[in-house]
Amino acid sequence: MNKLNVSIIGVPMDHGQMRRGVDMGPSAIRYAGVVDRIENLGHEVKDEGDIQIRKADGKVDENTNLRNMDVITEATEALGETVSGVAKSGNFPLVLGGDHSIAIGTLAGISEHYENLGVIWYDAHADMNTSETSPSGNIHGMPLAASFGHGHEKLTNIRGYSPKVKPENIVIIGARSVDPGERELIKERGIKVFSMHEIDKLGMDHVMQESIRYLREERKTDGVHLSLDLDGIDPMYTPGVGTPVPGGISYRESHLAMEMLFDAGLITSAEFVEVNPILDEKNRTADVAVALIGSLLGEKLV
Ligand SMILES: NC(=[NH2+])NCCC[C@H](N)C(=O)O
Ligand SMILES: [Mn+2]
Ligand SMILES: [Mn+2]
Repeated sequence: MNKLNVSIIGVPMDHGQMRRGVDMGPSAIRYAGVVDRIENLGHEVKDEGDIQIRKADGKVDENTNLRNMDVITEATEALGETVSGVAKSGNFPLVLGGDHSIAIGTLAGISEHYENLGVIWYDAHADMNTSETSPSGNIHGMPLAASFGHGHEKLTNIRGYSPKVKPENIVIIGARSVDPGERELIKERGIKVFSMHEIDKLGMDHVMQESIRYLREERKTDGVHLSLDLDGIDPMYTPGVGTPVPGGISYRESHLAMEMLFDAGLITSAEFVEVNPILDEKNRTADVAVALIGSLLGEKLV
């Protein structure tokens, strides 16, 4: 097995939404033993510590309809710089959230190292709202749109370039709560989505085979980032998330997905987001995150 040098970057961010506590996600995932879990697989781990996050007032900017805009752009710039340095050194960036707004920074730091990056967005939501379509002004509902250059310039232009990824290089897995504006955008930009309907009908094995084939053979990506929102999984397994949606991906299906990604050797960076220990039961959601990180990095049942 290929030994990796994994760099862990914590992002204690909760300003992309309104439920406090998700800023403690990185601590909860570390407490659940993420470093040992990865080292036990024979990889090297370096914990790079946390990105500094300023306090925010929770206000929605009148002109942009973006809540906590300045604090989030500042933090995602800083995260982008750290992630870029990690990727440049040849290490595998593993980002721990924090709410999903941080993906804006992760992708800003990753994408400059690839010609044709692919993204797997494992999530109950499409996270493709913009200032215009967002019902809440919550930036954690916007990062995927921002990544392909759609949305307010403050979000699309982190690290001074846009887009970070081509819409046709994105695969969404697990969607079951998609807003009307997001639905239109999915059609318009030709984004590949395996919603819960397809997972139910085709099975996770087929969905992952097809996702891997699509990104590798059809799109010819030279790197793939996995952005995994713990609310993609059914809340019966991951109750510690701010926007739970019933009818999600099962625990075993999620492990299968991670195992198949490992076997394919497809993933070149990853982030695990939206773990909220305040809403959790005995750190179960962080435990699931760590178990899935294990499978993604090569853990086998026998
Ligand atoms: N990363 C997430 N959990 N996003 C939830 C987004 C919910 C909703 N679509 C919104 O835009 O406000
Ligand atoms: Mn989500
Ligand atoms: Mn999300």
